[in-house]
Amino acid sequence: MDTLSSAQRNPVEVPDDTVLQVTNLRKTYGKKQALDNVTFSLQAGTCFGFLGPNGAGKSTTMKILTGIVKADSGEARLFGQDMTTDTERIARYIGYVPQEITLYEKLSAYDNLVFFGEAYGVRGSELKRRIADVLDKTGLTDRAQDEVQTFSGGMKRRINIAAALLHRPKLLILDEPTVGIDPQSRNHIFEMIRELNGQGVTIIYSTHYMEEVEALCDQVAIMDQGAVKAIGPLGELLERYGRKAIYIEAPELTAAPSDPDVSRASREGSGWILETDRVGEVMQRLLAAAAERHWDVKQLEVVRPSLEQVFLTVTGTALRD
Ligand SMILES: Nc1ncnc2c1ncn2[C@@H]1O[C@H](COP(=O)(O)OP(=O)(O)OP(=O)(O)O)[C@@H](O)[C@H]1O
Repeated sequence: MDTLSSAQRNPVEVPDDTVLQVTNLRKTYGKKQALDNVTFSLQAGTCFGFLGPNGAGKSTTMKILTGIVKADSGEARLFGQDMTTDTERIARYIGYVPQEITLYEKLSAYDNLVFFGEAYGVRGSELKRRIADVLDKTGLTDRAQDEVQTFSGGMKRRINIAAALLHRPKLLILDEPTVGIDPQSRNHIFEMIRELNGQGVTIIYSTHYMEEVEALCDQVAIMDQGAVKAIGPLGELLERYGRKAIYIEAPELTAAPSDPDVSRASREGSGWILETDRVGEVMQRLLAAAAERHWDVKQLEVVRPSLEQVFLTVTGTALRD
């Protein structure tokens, strides 16, 4: 008779490739509504950018997902399991990197990793192998025996991320991991995230830096005042909410060139931004006009939609630090 392996006897229940389903999460602190019906779902292997200004509700959402904060109502399911009641069972699938550094300053980086690894039940030679692996990923192997209190903020952050990886989570949640760190650490963190995501780890990456979302994420949620204002693949959001426009600069253009398909013209630098849904046609007419009227065109280009404009469109305000 065939014997069943442990994995066959205790399969992880994965209904489809939905890793996380969050439905109608609400949370108030006193009179402050921190979350108002937050709903989203994540497919396996997504790198999900959680974008919003300070106070938008990103940390509260993440803390609910990790069981640190309890929602007033709503539901979160990881691999189909209720995250609010099965907290301990769920914990082994999640790696959480909070905004605050949670390391022992007087212990070495290595001993910190031993502590966190053992807390997740990893031990012995397996733990040693995994520590060597995460140290290599963070680029801090040669500092392993140094006390954490001698590290820069960026190095501490990298060790903090390493600590969240020792139990090999399937979902990694990072809460603003690059705030106030040096560019070298930021690059290391980006490389780590890309590598983990490439290995199939689903990532939730919270930030208020648009360019980080553009560089790392394939899915984006824009959060403001406790609500998800827009959500979807990055390209789709840019297409749907981003401004389509042409920039033209020529000394002869003291006023914006008129065109029936330009919905709005505005001065930018020494040129003009012409907003239009018909970029191709307007561009052709501008080229023809420039040739006919002998404009000395310094610059003529299509303006790429940016996440900044998407944010402005969906929230009505610019995203500031
Ligand atoms: N423990 C708490 N007690 C009272 N109010 C809180 C608490 N935690 C968060 N809030 C409030 O809830 C709202 C959402 O905060 P949250 O920290 O989730 O936002 P965030 O998007 O993560 O912002 P940040 O980038 O500053 O971390 C804010 O108005 C915040 O002041």
